[in-house]
Amino acid sequence: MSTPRIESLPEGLANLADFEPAAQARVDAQAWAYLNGGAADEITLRANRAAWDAIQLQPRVLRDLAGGHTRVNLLGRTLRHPILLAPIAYQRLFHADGELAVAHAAAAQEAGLILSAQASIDMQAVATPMLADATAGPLWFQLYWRDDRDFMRDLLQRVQAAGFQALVLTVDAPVHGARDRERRAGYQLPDHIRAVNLGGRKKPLDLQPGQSVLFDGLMPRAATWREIDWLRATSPLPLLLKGVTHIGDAREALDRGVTGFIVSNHGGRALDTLPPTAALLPPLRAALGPEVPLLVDGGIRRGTDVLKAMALGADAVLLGRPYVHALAASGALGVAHALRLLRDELEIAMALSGCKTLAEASPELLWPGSFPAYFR
Ligand SMILES: Cc1cc2nc3c(=O)[nH]c(=O)nc-3n(C[C@H](O)[C@H](O)[C@H](O)COP(=O)(O)O)c2cc1C
Ligand SMILES: O=C(O)C(=O)c1ccccc1
Repeated sequence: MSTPRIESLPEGLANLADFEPAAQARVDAQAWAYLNGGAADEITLRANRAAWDAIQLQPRVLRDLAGGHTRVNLLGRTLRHPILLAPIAYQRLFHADGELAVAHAAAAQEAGLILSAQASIDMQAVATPMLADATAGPLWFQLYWRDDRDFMRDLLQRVQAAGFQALVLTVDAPVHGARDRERRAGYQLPDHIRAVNLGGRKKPLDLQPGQSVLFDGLMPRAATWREIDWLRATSPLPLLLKGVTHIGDAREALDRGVTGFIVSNHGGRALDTLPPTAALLPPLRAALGPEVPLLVDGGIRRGTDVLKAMALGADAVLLGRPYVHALAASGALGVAHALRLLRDELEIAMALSGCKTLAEASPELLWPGSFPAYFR
C-alpha cells in the first residue's frame, strides 16, 4: 500500500464544512465522538471558532496587487503557503489509508505535515511522498514524552533517519482531558489500529493502595524542563513546543534552546475554559518579538481565518479536524481538495483586503471595533 486509492469526490463541496456530512456517513459514532469532541463543556472548542468569526476585516482598496502571493518563510525555508496539517492520532480510524493518504494530499497541495507520534501508519511510508516532492511543505514529527530515555533516543534517531525536519513536543496534554463525548459514546481504540511507530511496551503503573493514578502514576512520567534540555542535547533537529500559552513558559523555553511554538489549546481537547488561540497569539507575539517562529491552531476553517491569524502575528497555521473529515469523506483526493479550497479562499481574502503578501499582513487589516481589548 504505497499509493493511496483514488476515490471519487462527492458533488458540491464548496468549503471545508461541506465535508462533514459525507464524513459522518462513513465513520462510526464512537470514532466521530473522538474526532469532533472537545474537553468537558467544550467551551474552549467553541471559543476557538467564535474568536476567528468575531474578528472583522478592514480592507484596503485600489492597491496594486500584481505579483502578490501566499509564500511565507518558516525555519529557513520558503513555503508556497502557510498551511500545515496538525498532528492527529490514529487516522486509520477514518480511512483505510490513514496518514498515507494525507501525506500524498499534503505533498500535492504543497502543504506541511506534522505526523502524530500516535500515527497508525509507518513514519517512513508517510515521509516518502512528502520528501519525493520538491514543492511539498515541511515534514515534522510530533512527540509526547515517554519516560524511557533509551526508547526516546531510538525514536529520535528513527525520526531523523526518515527525513523529518523538526520535532514538535506537545506539552499541553500529559494526560487526556475530560472527554465527555468520548465517554458517552463509549469510544475505545479498536485492536487493529495501533501506534505503529511506538514499539516497546509502556511500563505498567505501579500504584500503592490510596495513590492517585494521575499524580502518582502518570504525572511522574511526564516531561518537565529537564526533558526539554535532554531533547535539545540529544537531537540536532529544531524543537517546537505545542501548547505553550504563558509568556513565562515561552521565555524559559527559548532560554533552553527551543526553536519556536505552536500556540494551541489542543483544539479545546485538553483543559477546558482556556482562551481561544486568536486571543493567546497577539500577546505572545508582542512579548517574543518578530523573529521567534509562532504557529497557531484551533478553529481555522476559512481562508479569512488564515489571513486573520497571519495579521495577528502567526508565521503559519495548522489545520486540524477538517482535513480528517475530508479524509473520511474521500481519502487522498478529499484532503487535497480541502487544501485547495482553503488555499483559494486565502488568495481571495488577500486580494479583496488589499494584502499583497502575508509578510505585510498586520493588525491594520483588522477592524479595531470588532474584537475585545485583549486582541490588541
Ligand atoms: C482526533 C484528534 C487527535 C489529535 N491527536 C493529537 C496528537 O496526537 N498530538 C497532538 O499534539 N495533537 C493532537 N490533536 C490536536 C491537534 O493537533 C490540533 O491542535 C487541533 O486539532 C487543532 O484544532 P482544530 O481541530 O480546531 O483545527 C488531535 C486532535 C484531534 C481532533
Ligand atoms: O486526542 C488527542 O487530542 C490526542 O492528542 C491523542 C494523543 C494520544 C493518543 C490519542 C489521541
